[in-house]
Amino acid sequence: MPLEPLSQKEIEDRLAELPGWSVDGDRLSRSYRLGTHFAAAALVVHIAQVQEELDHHSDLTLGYNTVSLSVNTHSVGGAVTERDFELAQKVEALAPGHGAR
Ligand SMILES: C[C@H](O)[C@H](O)[C@H]1CNC2=NC(N)=NC(=O)C2=N1
Repeated sequence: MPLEPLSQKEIEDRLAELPGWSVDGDRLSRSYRLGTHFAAAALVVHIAQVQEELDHHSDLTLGYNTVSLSVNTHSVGGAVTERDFELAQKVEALAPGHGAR
């Protein structure tokens, strides 16, 4: 199936399964808080590894003890697609192991 922008209803259904994530305009986003700056940096590296594996890349921002991601799909003109939610689910699965909340 070719990649297509998700409808508003599809986005709402997927967001209901992903507490902490939101869609603002045409981007899927979430921020995490960690215990230390170094823990936050380690989470960034882990997310970067997953993004390389998926060949799908968020804008990923490291703060003092925060990590923020914002993603959409460039190849459909910058809309939210299934690929963005796939990345979000993978990040959700690994973040607790870093103590992220
Ligand atoms: C050639 C390569 O597969 C593409 O450029 C990938 C890489 N990472 C990407 N990341 C995101 N967020 N959207 C894309 O459409 C995208 N496309």
